[in-house]
Amino acid sequence: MTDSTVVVRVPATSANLGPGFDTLGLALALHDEVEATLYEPSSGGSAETAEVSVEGEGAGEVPLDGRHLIVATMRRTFDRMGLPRPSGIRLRCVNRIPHARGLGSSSAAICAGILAARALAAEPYAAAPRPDGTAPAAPPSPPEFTDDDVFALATEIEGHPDNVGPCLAGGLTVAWTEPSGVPRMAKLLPHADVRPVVLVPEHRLSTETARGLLPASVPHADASANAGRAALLVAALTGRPERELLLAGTEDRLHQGYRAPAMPRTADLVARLRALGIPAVVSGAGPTVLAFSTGDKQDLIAPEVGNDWHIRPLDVETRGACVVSPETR
Ligand SMILES: Nc1ncnc2c1ncn2[C@@H]1O[C@H](COP(=O)(O)OP(=O)(O)O)[C@@H](O)[C@H]1O
Ligand SMILES: N[C@@H](CCOP(=O)(O)O)C(=O)O
Repeated sequence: MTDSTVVVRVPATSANLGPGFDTLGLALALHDEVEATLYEPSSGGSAETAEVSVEGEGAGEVPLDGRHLIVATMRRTFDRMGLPRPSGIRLRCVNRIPHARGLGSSSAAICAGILAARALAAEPYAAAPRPDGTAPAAPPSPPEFTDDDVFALATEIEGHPDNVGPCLAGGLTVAWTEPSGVPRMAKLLPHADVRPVVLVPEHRLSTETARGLLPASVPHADASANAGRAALLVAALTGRPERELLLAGTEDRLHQGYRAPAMPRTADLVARLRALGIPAVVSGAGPTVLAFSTGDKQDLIAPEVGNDWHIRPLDVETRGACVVSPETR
C-alpha cells in the first residue's frame, strides 16, 4: 500500500475580541503548516505508531509521539468517522503560531488534525489492529464527514467555538450553541480598513488556567453591557471602522477583569492603550494583547510596549484552514 500525504494550512485566531466571550473570533494571517502522511510501519504494524517532527513554535516542548495534539486529534477523527485507525501517522509540523499566548494555537492544531484525517481517509491506508489484537475490518468507503461535523468535533475537543470558527472559516465569526448542544457559526468579513496588531509577550498563560479564574455567574448588568458592546463591535468591524465605535465596542465586563491577576502586565498594557484612545483587548485567554490600529493613533502603540513583547501587525485571514497538495505547498 503506498503512503498518502496531505498538507494542511491553519491560521492563528484571536477570540473574544473584548465583549464576545466564547462567541466572537477573528482569523489572522499567521499560519501553521502540517504535512501528514499515513504509512505502513516496517515492523508490520503491530500497534499504532507516530513519528512527529516540529520546526518553529513548540519545538523541543510538545510530545513527538501519540500524545501530540494533532496525532491524537487525527485518531479521534478516524474513530468519529467510524473508520479503523491508521497504523502509522507521520507529521512534519512547521509552526508559526506561538503557544499558550491567546492566539489559538491549540485550536489550529485540532483543526489541522481533523482536516488532515478527513482528507487522508479518502485514500486506502494501512489500518492498525483493533485493541484486542484482531485484524481490523477493511476500511469501508469513507463516510460523509461534513464541514459542520468538522466544526462540531473541533469545538468538542477545544471546549469552545470562538477560535475554531474563524480558524476553519476565516474572517470574523460569531459562534453560538443550539439548545441541542450543536455549535453553529456565522461568518462575516471585516472591513478592509480593520488593521489588527498583536502584541505578544514572551511569557505564557494556558487557556485552562485562565478559564479557571472565571466566576460561575456574573451580574445581570454586566451580561447586558457585554451584549450591547458585542453587537456594536460587529457593526464597527464590518462597517468602515471608526475609532470611537471600536473603543466602545471592545469594552468587556465578563472575563478580562477576573483574569487580570494572572496577567497583570497584559491588563496594564490594555488599560494604557485604551487610555490613549486605542481599541485594545486581551487576545483570547491572554496574555497577548490585540489592538485595532487606526491611522492617527498607530504611532502611540510602540512606546507603550516593553522590549520583551513582539509587535506584529497582521492581516485578517479571510479564507481559513485549507488542505493543499504537497506539490503546491
Ligand atoms: N501545533 C501544535 N502541536 C502540538 N501541540 C500544540 C500545538 N499547538 C498547541 N499545542 C498544545 O496546546 C497548548 C496551548 O494551548 P492553549 O493553552 O489553549 O493556548 P493557545 O491560546 O495557544 O491555544 C500548547 O502548550 C501545546 O500543549
Ligand atoms: N473564549 C476562550 C478563548 C481562548 O482563546 P485562546 O486563544 O487563549 O485559546 C477563553 O477566553 O477562554
